[in-house]
Amino acid sequence: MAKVHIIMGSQSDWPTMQLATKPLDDLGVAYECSVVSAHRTPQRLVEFAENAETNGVEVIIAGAGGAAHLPGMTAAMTWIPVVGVPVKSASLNGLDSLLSIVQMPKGVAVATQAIGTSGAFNAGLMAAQILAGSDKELRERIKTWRAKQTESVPTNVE
Ligand SMILES: Nc1c(C(=O)O)ncn1[C@@H]1O[C@H](COP(=O)(O)O)[C@@H](O)[C@H]1O
Repeated sequence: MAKVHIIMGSQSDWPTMQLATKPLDDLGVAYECSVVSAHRTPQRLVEFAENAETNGVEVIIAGAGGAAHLPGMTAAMTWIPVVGVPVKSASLNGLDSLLSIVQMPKGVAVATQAIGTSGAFNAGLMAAQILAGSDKELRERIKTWRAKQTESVPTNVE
C-alpha cells in the first residue's frame, strides 16, 4: 500500500492536485489518489479516515475548494498528518478555500499550503519530507533534489 494518499473533494480539483504527484514521482515516493468529499460523500470519508492507518497510509494530502472542509474533517478523524491544499475557487480565487483550511481550532492540526498549483506541488514535497524523517535514503534523495534546484537558479539577469 502507498504511504501517501492524495484525496480531493471533486474530480474538478485534479488539474491542481496533479501537481502534488510531481515531487513524489521525482523522489520515488508511491502514492494513491481518490475523490473523497466531506460534503458529498461523508460516509466515504469516514471509511477512508478510519481505515487509513490499517492501509499503511502515513501522510494524507487533502485538496478542496470553496467551503473546503475536507482537510480539517480528515484531520479530525485520524492522527495521520494531513497536508491541506486550498484549491483556487471560481468566485473568490481560493481565499475561501485557504481560510476554510488554515483556520483550524486548536487541537486539530492541518499543514496548510499555498493556494493552487504551487501549494499542491509543495504538499507533495512536504509529504516526502515527513516520510524522510524515518527513511534515510529518501532523505538523501531530497537533499540531492534540493541541491539540483539551487543549481538551476541563475545568478545573472537576462
Ligand atoms: N470543498 C469541497 C468538499 C469538501 O470539503 O468536502 N467537497 C467538494 N468540495 C469542493 O467543491 C468544489 C467544486 O466542486 P465541483 O466542481 O464538483 O462542483 C471543488 O473544488 C471541491 O473541492
